Amino acid sequence: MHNAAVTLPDWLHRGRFDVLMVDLDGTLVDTLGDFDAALNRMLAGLGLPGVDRAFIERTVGKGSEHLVRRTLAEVGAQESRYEAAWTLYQDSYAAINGECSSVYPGAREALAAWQAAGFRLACLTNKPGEAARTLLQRKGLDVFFEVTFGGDAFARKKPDPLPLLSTCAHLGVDPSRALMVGDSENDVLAARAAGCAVAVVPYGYNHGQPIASAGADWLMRQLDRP
Ligand SMILES: O=C(O)COP(=O)(O)O
Ligand SMILES: [Mg+2]
Repeated sequence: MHNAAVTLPDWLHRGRFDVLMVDLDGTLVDTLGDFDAALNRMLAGLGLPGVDRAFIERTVGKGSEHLVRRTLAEVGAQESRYEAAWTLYQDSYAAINGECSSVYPGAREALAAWQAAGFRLACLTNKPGEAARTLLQRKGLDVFFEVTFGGDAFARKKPDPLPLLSTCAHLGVDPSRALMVGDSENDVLAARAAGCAVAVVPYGYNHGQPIASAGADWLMRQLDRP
């Protein structure tokens, strides 16, 4: 792929990092529309009122189970409805995955440039693995990744460091040679605790808070622009 227009920032070079672990929702793909469609389809199926995008935007980030639990609480539903809601949500999400979402400007170009520069790429997301792999494939982004680990791959999700440490172990690299690229404090906290550097984009989902104050090492304007 032609990627001459992408300038890698000074801090992003092979001398410092071997592996880039890249977040999915809010970093590579704007999936708010998919979450909106799937959650509201789930709520309708349960005979419950809908939720709006502002709620979804500030709630996405800690995995789908958390999102479904918080959504039930938001509409005043009993916790006992969780199991039925979870099954319905997964079916609803699978039915629309990728239809209401779009790849962010510069994301594809950046992945191509990073791959061409010799970085090994892992997609590391709190989204369930099957949904993540399907979405990457539907958006033509799967070709860039050596491996994709979802939120169900390990015992704990970001902001716990376990997914990052496990990804580094899987790839046989020291965490100090890996950079996390994400959009939320979950990525920053996980990276800090794992001993990885972290860069963030400002346009994703960070629980309604500005990501600039989350303590990342670098703030990028978008993935292909430092
Ligand atoms: O599914 C989520 O909760 C967030 O997913 P992400 O880790 O790719 O941002
Ligand atoms: Mg994210």
